[in-house]
Amino acid sequence: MAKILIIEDDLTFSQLLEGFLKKHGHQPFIVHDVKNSFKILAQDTFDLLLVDYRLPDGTGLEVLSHIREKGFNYPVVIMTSFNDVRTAVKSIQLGAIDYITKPVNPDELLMIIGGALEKKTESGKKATVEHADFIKGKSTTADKLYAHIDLVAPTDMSVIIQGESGTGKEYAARTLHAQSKRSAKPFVAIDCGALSRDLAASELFGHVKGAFTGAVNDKKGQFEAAEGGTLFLDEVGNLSYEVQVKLLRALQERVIQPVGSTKKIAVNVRIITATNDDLLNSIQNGEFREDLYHRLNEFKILLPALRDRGKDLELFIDHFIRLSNEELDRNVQHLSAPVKDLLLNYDWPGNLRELKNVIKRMVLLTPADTAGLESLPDEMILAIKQAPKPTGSDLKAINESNEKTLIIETLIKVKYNKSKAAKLLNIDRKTLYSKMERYEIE
Ligand SMILES: Nc1ncnc2c1ncn2[C@@H]1O[C@H](COP(=O)(O)OP(=O)(O)OP(=O)(O)O)[C@@H](O)[C@H]1O
Repeated sequence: MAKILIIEDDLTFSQLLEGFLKKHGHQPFIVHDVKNSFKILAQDTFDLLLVDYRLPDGTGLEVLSHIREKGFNYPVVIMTSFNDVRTAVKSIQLGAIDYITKPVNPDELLMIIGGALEKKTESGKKATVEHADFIKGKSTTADKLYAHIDLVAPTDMSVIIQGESGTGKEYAARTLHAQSKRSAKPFVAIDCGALSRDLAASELFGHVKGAFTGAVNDKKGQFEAAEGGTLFLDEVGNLSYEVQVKLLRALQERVIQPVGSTKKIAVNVRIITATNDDLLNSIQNGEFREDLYHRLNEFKILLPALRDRGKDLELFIDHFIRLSNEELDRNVQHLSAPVKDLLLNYDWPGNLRELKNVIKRMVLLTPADTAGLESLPDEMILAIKQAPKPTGSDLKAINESNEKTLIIETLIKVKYNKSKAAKLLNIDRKTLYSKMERYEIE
């Protein structure tokens, strides 16, 4: 049983969720806005948070930031409408463990809750790379990527891994470590996006008893935990200026100083960092130190977005189907033509993470051996079908675009029942068919 805090302003939906979670043995609590979530978080502890992205007095990202500031270590799942997926992907950078798109599918929700609770109980992250779960890809982009990894892995150079969210930066960092001379020593991953500003220095460098309120004992930092091995700093752009200064010193002098201590401790740690932008804007704005940047950037590895990986996309689709079949005890062997078409044409803003989630959901919802369109999120279908809106004053083009969108939305609403769709649209079936043909709606 898990104590789950639901932060959701839709009353009906939150009650539905509450009932559903209770039925599955969990203990849910509901609040409807950001303000009250802060109150309850100050009073009680939870195993998991389900947070709506759009709330009446803010967004789920504010809840995430608050949790980080307060140093809570709760897994957070963001619930979002499909149209907000791009923004919700950001929530992952701020420390959310996953996101789920609305309308929420109950089986998918249980699967995500199970996964989130499992991750919570994992003691530390595993240092090894489980090869069966990962593939490299066969495109020229992939060849270049792994040539760079092979080249720099055995050295002690600091590496910056740059790529959009979900492109596999952490996996690349683990591979670098596994192929280095440090592989027998620890790989310690820290998500700087999830570190509270106040506690970041203590987390990295440790502290001595009495260094600040709450420091009741001496504590070793992650630098010492990674001694001899590799420290992976994910979302390094989120470190505060003060911590950046300390980090630079650790890199230059190879010593650290725990918070509140005058003692210097020698460290031997290789630093790998990850970022989703090139940090140059942050340097220009004075948010990231240029000297630190050069120190970290002895070598840069660029991870391509999934949409730029050409044929690899198909390999990843097959790979994730295989993994999900095993995990969920399913036997999906084929994709219907429209499903394949959709998966190959979608632009995957959440990259490998989004693909993995979509495929897992698809496999979960496919008891037979062929996955059909109904196993993909409706809104994904809509995102693909929506042609770019015509601009300017071409009234005919604008009307046609609106008409097409309305027809697709209605078809989705009635689960592709054309008689119902025609009725709702107030046209006869024949007219609907001819419009569908004209607008190439399958
Ligand atoms: N080469 C790969 N083969 C199979 N799965 C992969 C591969 N690379 C990444 N993944 C999967 O994709 C998901 C995202 O990977 P990862 O966490 O490494 O991305 P990231 O770029 O670090 O994300 P973020 O920017 O959000 O921190 C994970 O579930 C991971 O297991």
